Amino acid sequence: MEGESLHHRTTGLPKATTRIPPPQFSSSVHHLQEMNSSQSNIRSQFAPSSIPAMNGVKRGLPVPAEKPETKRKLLSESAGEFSTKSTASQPTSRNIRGTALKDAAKSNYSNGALSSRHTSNSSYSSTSSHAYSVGPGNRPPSRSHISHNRARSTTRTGRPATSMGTREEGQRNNVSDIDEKLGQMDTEFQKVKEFMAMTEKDSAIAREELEMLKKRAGNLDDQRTNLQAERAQLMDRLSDAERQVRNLNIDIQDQQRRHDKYCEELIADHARKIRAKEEDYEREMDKVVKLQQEFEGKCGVEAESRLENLSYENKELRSTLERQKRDHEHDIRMLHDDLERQSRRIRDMEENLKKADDDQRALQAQIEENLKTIDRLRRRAEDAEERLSKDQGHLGGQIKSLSQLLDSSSTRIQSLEQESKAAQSDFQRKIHEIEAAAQQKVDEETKMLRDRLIKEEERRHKLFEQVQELKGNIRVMCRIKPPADRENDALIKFNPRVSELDEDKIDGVSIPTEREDFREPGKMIPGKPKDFNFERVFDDHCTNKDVFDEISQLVQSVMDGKKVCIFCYGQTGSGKTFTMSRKGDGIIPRTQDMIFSEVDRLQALGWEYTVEGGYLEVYQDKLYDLLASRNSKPEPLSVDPIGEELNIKGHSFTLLQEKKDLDEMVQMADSNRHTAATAMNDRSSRSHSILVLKIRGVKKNEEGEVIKTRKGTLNLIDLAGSESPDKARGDQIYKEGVEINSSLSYLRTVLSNLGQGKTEGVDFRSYTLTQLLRPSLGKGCRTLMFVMVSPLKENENETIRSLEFARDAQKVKMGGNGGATRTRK
Ligand SMILES: Nc1ncnc2c1ncn2[C@@H]1O[C@H](COP(=O)(O)OP(=O)(O)OP(=O)(O)O)[C@@H](O)[C@H]1O
Repeated sequence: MEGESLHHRTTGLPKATTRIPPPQFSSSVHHLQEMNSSQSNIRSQFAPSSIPAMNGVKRGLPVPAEKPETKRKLLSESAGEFSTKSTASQPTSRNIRGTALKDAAKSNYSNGALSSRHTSNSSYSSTSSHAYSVGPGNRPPSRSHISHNRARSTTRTGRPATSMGTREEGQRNNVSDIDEKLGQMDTEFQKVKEFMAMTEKDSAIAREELEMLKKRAGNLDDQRTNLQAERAQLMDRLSDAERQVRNLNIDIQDQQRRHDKYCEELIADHARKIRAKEEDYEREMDKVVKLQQEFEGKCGVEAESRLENLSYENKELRSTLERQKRDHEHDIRMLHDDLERQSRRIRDMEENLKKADDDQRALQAQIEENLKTIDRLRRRAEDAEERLSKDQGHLGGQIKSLSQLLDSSSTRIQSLEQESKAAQSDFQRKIHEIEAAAQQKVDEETKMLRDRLIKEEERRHKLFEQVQELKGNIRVMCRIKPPADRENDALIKFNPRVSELDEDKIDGVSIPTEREDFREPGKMIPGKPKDFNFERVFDDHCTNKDVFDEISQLVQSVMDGKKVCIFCYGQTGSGKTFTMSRKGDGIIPRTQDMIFSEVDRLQALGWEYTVEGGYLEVYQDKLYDLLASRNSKPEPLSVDPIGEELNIKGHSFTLLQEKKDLDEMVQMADSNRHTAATAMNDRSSRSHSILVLKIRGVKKNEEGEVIKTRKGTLNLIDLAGSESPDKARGDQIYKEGVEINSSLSYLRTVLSNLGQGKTEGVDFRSYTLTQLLRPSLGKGCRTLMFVMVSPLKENENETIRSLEFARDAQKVKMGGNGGATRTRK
């Protein structure tokens, strides 16, 4: 069951289980079931069992107007795109949130519409009491009060068994049924609250997702703007490059034209010059031919001289011509050089042109590349734009669906809140009604139980009185101290006798004796064993708890207004203090616990108790207050010899409001006693210590008038060691021993007189101890004497003396009011 509820918590869904509401709360439970059924429907829209596994965020988004198959396809496609984009930038948490959203959305999809949430009949009993809101703090105080009383009553021990227990049990069962139902309602309301918290969480996730998608849309917008800016930059660069190419082409063409023109001009000039030279040469040659012809015509000296002249001229002309030819060749060479230079320049220019062509081609290629890039970028931009618009479409769709989902979630939350509020107030009302009814019932039952309890208490009181009277007013029990060394100590043979009434208990011992055989003096033969029968004998295996269990009824009777004395009598070291005062364990500490828990228990039955206490010591027949300061020498006190109550002149009892006060009082007395013991050589063994508790109970009616009172007194007395005075131990100790013995022997006389029914005329005044105990030893008072004995053979005489003392004290008159006398042997 624990595991199941855990599972529900992790999936955010209640698991339907069946629970049958208890009949007396059928109307409220029916209401719970109605509400839980509707909640169950709401939750079933989110049921993971109806959601196929999905990977992307978008897959889960509802597409309202399309068929499921188409929707699923579109969603899965878009989920693919979106998840590719989103996985890089979105962390895993987005997917987690997306899944929650997806689940929610898918749940919507699988259920059709939100309006269908009230149509499911799925059982919802496991959460059928979600709306209960009353916590433990709102429980009616009387229930805890009652349970407190019950708890307290169970701690009591040894009370007589009655038929009341069975009927009380039935009533308790009813009360606990109501408690259980209220508890169930609490649990169920807690579950409704959990469910609401879960729905709010879902809606918060949806809102978060919406925010994220909006952010994503903003990012895509930014990306688009960046791409557009990049594209514009690239277009600018492209047009710059085109412009440069155009200018470069124009430059190249200009240069080409200029170069061609220059070459043409150079060649034409050169040709013109060559033609002019050739014409000059032809003209000179014509002159030579004419002169040759003239010479040949004239043929004389003159002709010869003329010829010589002409030869000379001809030489001159030749050398001129040669020179001219050289010049001309030089010019031609120069022209050639020039031509070469020009050719080189042209080549350079051609190279430049080629380079420019290459550059142009590279530029062209770059332009083409750029164009391609631009194209690509354009396409990318277009793609991005397209995607963006698609995304915008999707996002729009998503945002729309999310908004719708958010709206519907908000509406649902609102309606759930309203429903919850209504249910809560309804449940509050119902719980108030149930509480009021339960309270009334509890009150009635409490009153009835209380009345019955009071009657039972009175019956118990009477029966208890009868039992106590049957047991006798002076009761004696014996306790045998365990030996310190069981193996090696020489021990008294006690020969225990098992009680006829209870086989687990011992109520007598038989100590074997020896006597001298009168026929053969000096020879010891078995004598008549000394038999001692008491109400109970605690052997050396018994504990302080066993002791208190046996006597707790006497403490109880103090609460009933009885006067009770419990003595511990015995020789020094026999275990009186161990039995009476051992810390946390002895009769005194256990009595403290019991009294204050009884005060609480009886308060529930209308009793108000006050407890007063005093701790006194009788040393050398003088009374001292053990609570008085030990800074100065304590002054002896004197007991008021008359009156039914114990009054000590100049001494007042301390009001003990709680157990702690009694603890402190006992501690203080112990410490003072210890101080005195150290100062006065173990005085504690030679003084009687008495814890007096005065317990007053008052019962009032509804008008506040006192209708009953109880006045009980409990004396818990640790008597001084009872051994015979021993002169060998010194005068002081001998004197103390005599004094102790006298007072104890007088106590025995008093007890013996009381035991014989002599309630009148018993003189208590002779000793302080009996004076002190007088108010608690009269008619109707109860006295219990513990006789503590040593198990050691060496103490046998003291042990037998103590047992004989106790046997004498035990001779009681039954009933204490003049009834039949019973003497125990
Ligand atoms: N039932 C017991 N079980 C174990 N030890 C015990 C028991 N009774 C007494 N003792 C031990 O014996 C010793 C003496 O006991 P205790 O002081 O009670 O004797 P007493 O009778 O009070 O002596 P006194 O008269 O000197 O006060 C203590 O050490 C105590 O612890």
